[in-house]
Amino acid sequence: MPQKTSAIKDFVAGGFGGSCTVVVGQPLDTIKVRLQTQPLPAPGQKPLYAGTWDCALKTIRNEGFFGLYKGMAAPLVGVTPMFAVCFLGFGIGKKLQQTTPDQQLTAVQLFNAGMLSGVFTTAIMTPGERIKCLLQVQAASSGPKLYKGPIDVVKVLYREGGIRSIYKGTCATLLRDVPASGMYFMSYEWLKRSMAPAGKEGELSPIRTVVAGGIAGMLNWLVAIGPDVLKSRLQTAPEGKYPNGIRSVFVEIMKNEGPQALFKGATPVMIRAFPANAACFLGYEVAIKFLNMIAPNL
Ligand SMILES: CC(=O)O[C@H](CC(=O)[O-])C[N+](C)(C)C
Repeated sequence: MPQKTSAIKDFVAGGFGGSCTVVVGQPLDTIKVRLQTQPLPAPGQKPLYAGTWDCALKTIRNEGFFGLYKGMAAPLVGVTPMFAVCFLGFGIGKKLQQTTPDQQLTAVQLFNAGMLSGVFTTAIMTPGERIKCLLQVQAASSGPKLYKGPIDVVKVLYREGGIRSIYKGTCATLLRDVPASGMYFMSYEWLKRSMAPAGKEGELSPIRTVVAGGIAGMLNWLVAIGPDVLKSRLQTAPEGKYPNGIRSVFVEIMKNEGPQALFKGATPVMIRAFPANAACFLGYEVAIKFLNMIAPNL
């Protein structure tokens, strides 16, 4: 029988799953943002990074292994509550569509619940991504350092453009995360269900969780990668560069680089997606099991 969900448990376990995601996925996230935002080379010049491997090697050579963990404080502080809200939103989305607490939802209903979770997370995701991307890009540039750390980014952005500047990229984040979250939760639940032997759907299986979580993470990014490139460019651009937001970014990319640029960073994204999201769902399921054990009636 499916486990009855509780908003508090979803929130706490989701937060724990989120911190597992950051620890496992941060190095490849740094490489992704650096590849997506590296300056276009002058004619006849080589790009700063030839690809994923080259970017990893150059980062480790110039900044040490922990260069790959640059900007991790912001995601840890931001991603943990973001995933807490994400799993809470998914739980609420499921409850809104259930007529009885243990009713099994269809794939479309799971997709809808996932999309609701994407709307919930945008309030935390947008500033978190803005801070993270600015720090990741600054660490890669040889120019003057504008920000000392995440708090300083918030102070500088607030001084220059108020809350509006901190929330730059909200539409791009919604465009990325609403459909991607639908895909994420629908595929996870569906895969977990279809891999479970009959009658054992509610049992925790680390292998099934890792496989379903990893594949769900990759499917999430298959939907999210294009809007993610637009979002990273917009959030790291100087003020006023894109007067019409993501529409201006899109037009510029099509004109100068072509549609293939919308897949920039896809290799590190996909390499990261499996382990990071396997860790997330495993962390979530273990935490839920633990919470059910210590507080069965919560
Ligand atoms: C963009 C993002 O954070 O995607 C999450 C998966 C990941 O790889 O971090 C999924 N979700 C948007 C549902 C939080």
